[in-house]
Amino acid sequence: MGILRVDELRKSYGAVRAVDGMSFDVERGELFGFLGPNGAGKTTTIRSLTGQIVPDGGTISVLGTDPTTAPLETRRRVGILPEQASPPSFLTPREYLEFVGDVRELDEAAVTAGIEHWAERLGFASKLETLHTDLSRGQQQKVMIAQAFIHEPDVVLIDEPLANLDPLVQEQVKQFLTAYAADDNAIFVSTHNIDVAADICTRVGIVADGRIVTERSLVDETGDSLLETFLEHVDDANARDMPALERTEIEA
Ligand SMILES: Nc1ncnc2c1ncn2[C@@H]1O[C@H](COP(=O)(O)OP(=O)(O)OP(=O)(O)O)[C@@H](O)[C@H]1O
Repeated sequence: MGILRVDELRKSYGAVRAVDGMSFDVERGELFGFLGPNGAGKTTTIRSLTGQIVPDGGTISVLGTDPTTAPLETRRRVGILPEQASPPSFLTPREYLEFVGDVRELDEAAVTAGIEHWAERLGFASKLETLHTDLSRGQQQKVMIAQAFIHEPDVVLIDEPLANLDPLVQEQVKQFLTAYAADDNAIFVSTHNIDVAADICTRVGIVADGRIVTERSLVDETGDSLLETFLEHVDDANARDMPALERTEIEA
């Protein structure tokens, strides 16, 4: 059984059916790509998974918790990296990550060790005492990645993981996400960029009109890439005008 399970999820805003019969499962070890064009219902689904909005129908299970009825329990268990989120401008990375540790009720010594570990691993150790307002957008994004992982969650939900990162850092983050998922965890990545999904995901679900219209594994049983087959499938879907997915590399 999946550690992330969504069944027949529905959510409307007035007459707009943002999510309309969304169903999928994610297992341990998977880096699942939630791939779809603007307005397909990705953010609404992530917000439902994290208990930020209450769906109109369907069921969700995140590590056995129900974010609809017990959102605090779900948020305690998962890591969340929202799109376009920035750390507070008036704090340093160390102060902010200590604050996150407090909110998550982590052991103080573990937080101190965790800050050093993640800053080293993501390459912002020399900036730990610098106010966020004086960090580049990419450096701030690394701090946001660290806050999502600092409690070593079994599941991490990420909206557009590589936005604002330069190509070198994108490469480091891709390798890090791949290794983290492979270590018996699961990562759920929402993106509208095929190249990002194709690069890092083990499986993708293509979202259109509020539901998954097709699902593809990107590696076969022997671990070999099925990327070419997938891209042919996407080109074919685009040719049939569903759904229009972006094929450009995102800007550094
Ligand atoms: N708070 C809201 N009020 C009204 N309509 C909304 C609201 N949030 C989303 N919608 C609508 O619901 C649909 C799905 O939006 P959603 O943000 O979930 O899509 P998305 O796949 O995340 O898009 P993007 O890639 O652009 O972020 C869209 O038509 C959007 O306009």
